[in-house]
Amino acid sequence: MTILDKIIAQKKIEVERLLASNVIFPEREISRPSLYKTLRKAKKLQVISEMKRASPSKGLIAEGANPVKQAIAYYEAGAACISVLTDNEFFKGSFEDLAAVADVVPIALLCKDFIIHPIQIDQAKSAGASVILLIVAALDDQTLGSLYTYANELGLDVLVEVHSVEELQRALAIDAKIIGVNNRDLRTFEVDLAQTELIAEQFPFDEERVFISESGIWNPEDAERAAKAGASAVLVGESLMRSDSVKDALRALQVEKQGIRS
Ligand SMILES: O=C(O)c1ccccc1NCC(=O)[C@H](O)[C@H](O)COP(=O)(O)O
Repeated sequence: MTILDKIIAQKKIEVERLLASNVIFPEREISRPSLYKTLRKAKKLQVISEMKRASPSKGLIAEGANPVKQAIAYYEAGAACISVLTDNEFFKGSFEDLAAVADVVPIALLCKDFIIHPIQIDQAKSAGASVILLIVAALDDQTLGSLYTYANELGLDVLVEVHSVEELQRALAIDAKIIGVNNRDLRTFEVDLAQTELIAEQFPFDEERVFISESGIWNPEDAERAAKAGASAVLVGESLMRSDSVKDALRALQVEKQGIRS
């Protein structure tokens, strides 16, 4: 059983609990800039910065991190979006973290979780997210399509995550507008920025779609590499969580977009 299988098994239990609790998530008015529009119009590579206490591949990263302080530091440094890991079992995050961040920053806010059921989308929206993540590797085509449609109907942006060309084709089949390549193989934990370059070769850079590179971004050279491949943004967790100066580290990643793909 891979770690992704284990996480999905845990999510099924959480979904059952949520459904059984008959909870009705309160409506929360979202007035945040659209991540999609922000990325389309940006002249420089944008940073989606992540609140990440721990991970299956690295264990503890920043156990005592305060999500509010971290989010304010990201916002003040010019992040385009803040990603909050809400999974508790494997990442030591929570929906309380997401709601706390929602209360203090006005930019796009990504609920970073392993979504397999619409009730998790309701929960994400209720906690203040304006963007949700759908991981192609974790979903069959029908569920992927219906969750994507449901999130759009609620007015949420959707980051559709792929790790292979085959998964890219599945993301394009649902007409996903924001597609992220995770440089980390969620089954083996291997991280390789070449994955972004490989998938960029097959990516339809057009007026409609934005391309994001996720994971394993540590320095401006990595950011340059993502930008050269055509990325509009990088999603960065561990390196920013470990940084002594979030401001300097984040700003150094905001390199010029490059080439005909930008
Ligand atoms: O980070 C992990 O170990 C991990 C393991 C299994 C599933 C997902 C995992 N991470 C989620 C992410 O995609 C990253 O948190 C995100 O892209 C930031 O990555 P990084 O900058 O390398 O911390």
